[in-house]
Amino acid sequence: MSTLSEAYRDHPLHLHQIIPLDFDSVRAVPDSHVWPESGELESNDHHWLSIPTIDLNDPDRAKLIGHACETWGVFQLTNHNIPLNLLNEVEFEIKRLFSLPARQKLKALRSPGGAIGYGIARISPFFNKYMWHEGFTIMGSPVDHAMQLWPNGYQRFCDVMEDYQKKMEELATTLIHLILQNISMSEEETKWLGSPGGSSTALQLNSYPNCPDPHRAMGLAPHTDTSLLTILHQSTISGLQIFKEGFGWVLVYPTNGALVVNIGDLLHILSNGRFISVLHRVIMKEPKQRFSVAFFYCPRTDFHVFPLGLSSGDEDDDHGQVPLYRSVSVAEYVGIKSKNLDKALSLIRI
Ligand SMILES: O=C(O)CCC(=O)C(=O)O
Ligand SMILES: [Fe+2]
Repeated sequence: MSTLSEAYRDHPLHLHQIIPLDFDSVRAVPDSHVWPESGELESNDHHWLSIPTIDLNDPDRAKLIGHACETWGVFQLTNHNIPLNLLNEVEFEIKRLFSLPARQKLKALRSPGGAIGYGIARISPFFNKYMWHEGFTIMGSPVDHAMQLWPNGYQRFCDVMEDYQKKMEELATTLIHLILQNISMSEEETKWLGSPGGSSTALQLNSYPNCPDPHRAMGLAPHTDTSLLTILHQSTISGLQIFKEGFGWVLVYPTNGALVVNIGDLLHILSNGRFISVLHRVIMKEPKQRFSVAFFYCPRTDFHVFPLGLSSGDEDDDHGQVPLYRSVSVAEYVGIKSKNLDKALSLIRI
């Protein structure tokens, strides 16, 4: 079976598309990182709107989640059973990683054809300005890179990240089952779910360093995630915004202990466009370093994604009876997205 890592290998980058700025050494935002339109970033923020919050213990959770996926493409999740001390440990390890000196972090630099390790956001080549961001991508055990970073102190980092990925995968499987209850499907169509080796996942650690001029910088440019769904833990510093059709950018307020769940392109395809693959970005809102950790959950890379639960009959409910997207393997879609970013969905539209 090919892996997500291999799916990225066909799209090598140049070093200037991988090495982040040494943020500690700059006193002003360099021209390469000034976003012309970012003066307006704050003003179109709808403070009175907020995304739904769903309690995983709510007896109506499947319906509530389905509705949130249809109307927002994102929600905050409480009572998710991820221990608070694990979230705190993850945050501690992220801080330990990103506070290393720049030359040390470069020892874990992502390779030009690789997917894992330290570097700038993968979406960077699509924008003519750089982002105020550095990231570290993990798929499975991060031990090889962690040994480069801390020759004598890598074990704790590895244990915490592996434990977190395991718990995230369980939670993601639970959520997908609940979400798919909203689409009528045959057993055959869902049997891949939760089966051993049935998924490919990645953990993305994000750091948005303290910025000398936050209003002129962009944390992470607007994008949708490729995943089926993404589970995000954000620190107490705000900055994440989602785009709500008809309103504009809406801030996702950090809520203590809650996780942010957002739909990605693959679930948008599976649901025949019913669930929103939500456009989101990170702005530099507070004069403090912000951290987040995103867990991306996808089916295995040779799995073919196509609209599910379409009935061939002539029922009254005509929602999505006609497939809007062609079948595409996860590996192929990762490739299309790597080359086309926001045009990727339209390229597989029938
Ligand atoms: O930092 C955040 O809040 C969002 C991160 C994100 O969108 C991503 O890693 O894809
Ligand atoms: Fe994202």
